[in-house]
Amino acid sequence: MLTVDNLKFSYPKHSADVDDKGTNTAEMQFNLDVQAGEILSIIGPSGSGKTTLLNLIAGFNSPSSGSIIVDDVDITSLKIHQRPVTTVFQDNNLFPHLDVFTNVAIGIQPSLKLTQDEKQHIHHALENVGLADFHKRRPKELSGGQRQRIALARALVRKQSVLLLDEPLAALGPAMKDEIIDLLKAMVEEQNMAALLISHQPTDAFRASKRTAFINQGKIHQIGNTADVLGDSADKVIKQYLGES
Ligand SMILES: Nc1ncnc2c1ncn2[C@@H]1O[C@H](COP(=O)(O)OP(=O)(O)OP(=O)(O)O)[C@@H](O)[C@H]1O
Repeated sequence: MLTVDNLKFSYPKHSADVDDKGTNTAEMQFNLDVQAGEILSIIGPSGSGKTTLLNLIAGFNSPSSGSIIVDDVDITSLKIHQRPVTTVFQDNNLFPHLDVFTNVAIGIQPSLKLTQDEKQHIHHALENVGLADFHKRRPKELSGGQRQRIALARALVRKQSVLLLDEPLAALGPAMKDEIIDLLKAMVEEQNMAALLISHQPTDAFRASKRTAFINQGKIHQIGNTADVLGDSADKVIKQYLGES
């Protein structure tokens, strides 16, 4: 389970946004929790702080105060590589010169000196994402959806408690998206991970998540049942984002 408790992040304002009082820093503040086995969707306008939230959890950004707790352990001051966290990005970050098997292997053993168990584990992960027969291919010989599935396999073998997904669906068509979301849900449940999924499409949140957090201007504007947050009863701010006001 992941708990983000009163996590604050200060950053320099753009010069155009500096107010009359001359305040030149802005602050974000986040509170949320994600259960093991749950995907919490993160939705919100461009620049609202979605990626910053993920960067704070992964350790790419440092908070000014607050804490990040994973499975009862405070990880707030741990280094990036010490955190029980895996991140999957939109552009999947596969190495173009390495085959699929090696791209996944790097997730568990960057030196690539693999034990027999680890090799089996990688084959199992490739089976799980339906790409067992593709292990010798290079990323350029795969479709966008297949590449994204390889990135998920690499995340899967790392067996970390927290999975951060920064718009991994953005480049996929509707059918492929649904397929990847269903795969993600199965993975997250099987491995009991706490996952955060950034998306710009409310339909993705409805398919992926029982709960959704709407972020606005560096704060959690609303968190709750996806249908309550993004459905007919959504408030004015969210409706405006959804283009319905
Ligand atoms: N380290 C930093 N230094 C300065 N400004 C930062 C830093 N990190 C984030 N910001 C600012 O925080 C704001 C939110 O950025 P962020 O990337 O989190 O938005 P987002 O909601 O993910 O947007 P998008 O949907 O466009 O990806 C932006 O104004 C950005 O410039």
